[in-house]
Amino acid sequence: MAETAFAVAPPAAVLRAGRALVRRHRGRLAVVTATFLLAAGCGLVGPWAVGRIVDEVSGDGGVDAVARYGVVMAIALAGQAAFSALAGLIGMRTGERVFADLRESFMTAVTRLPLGAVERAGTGDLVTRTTRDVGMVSDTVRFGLPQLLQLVVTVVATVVAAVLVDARVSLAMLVILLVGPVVVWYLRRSRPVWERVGAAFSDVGEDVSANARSARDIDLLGLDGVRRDAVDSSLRGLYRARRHEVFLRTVLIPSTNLAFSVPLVVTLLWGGWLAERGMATAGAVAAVVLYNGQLARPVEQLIDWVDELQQSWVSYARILGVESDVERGVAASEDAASLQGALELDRVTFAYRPGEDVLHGVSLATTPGERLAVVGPSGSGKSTIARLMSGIDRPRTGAVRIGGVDLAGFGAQEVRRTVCLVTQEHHVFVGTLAENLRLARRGATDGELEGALRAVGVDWQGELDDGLDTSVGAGGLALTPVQAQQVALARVLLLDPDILVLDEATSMFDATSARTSERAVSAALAGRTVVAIAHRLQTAADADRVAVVVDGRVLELGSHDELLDADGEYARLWRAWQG
Ligand SMILES: Nc1ncnc2c1ncn2[C@@H]1O[C@H](COP(=O)(O)OP(=O)(O)OP(=O)(O)O)[C@@H](O)[C@H]1O
Repeated sequence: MAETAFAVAPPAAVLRAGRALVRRHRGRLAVVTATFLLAAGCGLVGPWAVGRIVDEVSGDGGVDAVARYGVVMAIALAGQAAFSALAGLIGMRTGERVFADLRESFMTAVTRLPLGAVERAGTGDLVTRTTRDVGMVSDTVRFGLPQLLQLVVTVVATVVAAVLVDARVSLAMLVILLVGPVVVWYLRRSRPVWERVGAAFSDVGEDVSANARSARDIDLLGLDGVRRDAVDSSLRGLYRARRHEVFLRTVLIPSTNLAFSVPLVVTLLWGGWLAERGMATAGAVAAVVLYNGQLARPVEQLIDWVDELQQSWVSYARILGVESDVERGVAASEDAASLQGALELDRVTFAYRPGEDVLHGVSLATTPGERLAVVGPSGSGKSTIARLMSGIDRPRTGAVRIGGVDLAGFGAQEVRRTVCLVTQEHHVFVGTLAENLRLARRGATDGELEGALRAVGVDWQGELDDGLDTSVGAGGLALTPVQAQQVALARVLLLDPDILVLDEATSMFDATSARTSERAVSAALAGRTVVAIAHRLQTAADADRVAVVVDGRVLELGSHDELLDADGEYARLWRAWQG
């Protein structure tokens, strides 16, 4: 499993979350349990009545006892059917509610995940957790929870009924406990195996999604063999984990099967021995034997569900692990409203890999409303600075502040309300052009949408058949990369953030339209701070100040003219650019 995969919550955290979930729904769970109890109670009348019939018939009771107890049994059976159906219904509804609660908090967490964490863990891991793990927990909560309640209630009530009929005969039922060590043996070993299975599924998911993402490169570079080997290798990992799982089950299943037939035989022998010595009636033995028979199916199902619970436990731990990544990102969230003012990097260091700093004590402060350009050679750390400024990554040491407040105390969501990062990667969502734009401002009028498009230089909108209502994205009109970048920029104008960080946001534009668009965006965001990672030095010339970054350090800082006068790195870059 990748070192950077999402966390898996420790057992104590899973227990805590599970207990909180049960506490939140305790009222409903109590009603379900009570209804199952009534159903189980009705189900216990049958063996008791058979026992009574045996005793009455073998004693001096008449045959009319059969009819009397027959009626009692019929009423009890009808009661059992009615209560079971009712309990099943309430149980399913409760399961759905518990699952909805769980899914909601998970989906909230997923949308709040720090982007850096998603990038490091890979989308495959996240997709596996969102689909397979959520599905696993869903089945357990929706179907397993009501059934588990029913089974536990049935088993307990059956044992109690048998003991009430004849405690001595019921002693033979203790033989079923022989299955205990096998179940404990299984449970001890199966959780790590389920964890391995979950991680192996994530690895397969990651490899498959990487192949889908990079299909073009794989094809162009003829890497299909290498990538197939990678998928084969992760599938082999999954196969090994599942083989281990199958081995554990081959021990558990025959042992549990044996454990159900043995107590039945032992009860018969033990009960017969007691009856022969007048220490139990034949009716009591018959009732306890029948209770024993009734116990086999629920106990078997219970063991099945315990196994399922084990798998769900692991899946739940993986789901909670994603939530803990969000909590780690958010730390102690402060009031986001206080995020206003100058953006400042203070002696910031950052490493993508431990021990390999790519920023070495960068200090850089903007003033509100300033346009700051960051220039430098490829790989010098400009994009990394943009990611730190927008709170995607956190500095290793040093601080990123807005208006003097450290961003470390805020989640990505809060930071996003103040700082917006636009890169060269844009996504066009399936929907209309208007819907794509309204993602940024829900209530924007058509006039505002058109204004934003005009400001970023869109002149193609009039050619669309349905104007703003034209369907774009997969299955609709395919926007060119330039058009997609323009839509992304228009979205930013509608978002109207206090601080805008542009990292190659106009990389697809030609030099003239890039300059026009950047100026239009700056004009539209007058009074806002704009930090532009500039690959075209023309952008730098238009900025209020320019920071020159080389090898992860700010080498020069000043206005375009000042830096040209200083005749340093910037002047050299500028001359090269002009040339
Ligand atoms: N995800 C990553 N994992 C590991 N190293 C990275 C990652 N992203 C960037 N780096 C490294 O960090 C250093 C700074 O990269 P960065 O992308 O910030 O530079 P840049 O100045 O924006 O480059 P460019 O102009 O080519 O976009 C480079 O050495 C790069 O190889």
